[in-house]
Amino acid sequence: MSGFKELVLASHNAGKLKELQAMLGDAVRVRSIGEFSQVEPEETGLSFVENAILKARNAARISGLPALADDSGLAVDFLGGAPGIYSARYADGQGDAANNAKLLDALKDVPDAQRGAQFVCALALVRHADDPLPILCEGLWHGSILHEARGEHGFGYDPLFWVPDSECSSAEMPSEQKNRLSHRARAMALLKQRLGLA
Ligand SMILES: O=P(O)(O)OP(=O)(O)OP(=O)(O)OC[C@H]1O[C@@H](n2cnc3c(O)ncnc32)[C@H](O)[C@@H]1O
Ligand SMILES: [Mg+2]
Repeated sequence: MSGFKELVLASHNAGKLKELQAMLGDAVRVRSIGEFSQVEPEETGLSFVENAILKARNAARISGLPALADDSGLAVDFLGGAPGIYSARYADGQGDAANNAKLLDALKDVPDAQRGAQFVCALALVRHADDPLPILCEGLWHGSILHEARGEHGFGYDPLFWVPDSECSSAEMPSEQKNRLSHRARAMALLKQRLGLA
């Protein structure tokens, strides 16, 4: 990426890492935060952007490299935007399957017209741990929540996320398609533009 020979990706989520790496391509040599630490920082922010900055600073501090972090989640209209920034912790840290089961239960009797939702992604890039001007880009992906899981690709809430334009769930898409359309893809496209790579 322009000006960066090497970059650390500040995520401990294997699904995210795979997508971010595919989107970055050969633009920059990418290292994973797992090479430096297994300890995940506490996500104390009240917004996606705050948490992305916090994770990027932490990774830059630990690695001594420029760092790119992704804070993302699912905002469900009927639930007033929940689970939102708490998406990973929705079922108290019991993982993706428990998160999905809890979401289906919360929307049990909710009709299709009220099942709108969006995936949200905030990317933060810091040049060093104390960077006073992080580069921030966001992306949204609109869809709705299915009544049962569909598809095996992706991760997290993908099996429950219906993409109307594609007429399939985001877990039914091949990764190349998700990586063109998703909230993360949109945020990454903005980041590349911002860095003069698009
Ligand atoms: O913080 P890091 O280490 O990056 O990993 P994480 O999994 O904890 O990531 P977040 O804190 O940003 O929480 C994101 C949550 O939203 C879900 N999520 C985000 N993007 C998604 C996507 O593209 N498909 C499905 N679920 C997604 C994901 O499964 C998590 O539960
Ligand atoms: Mg997290």
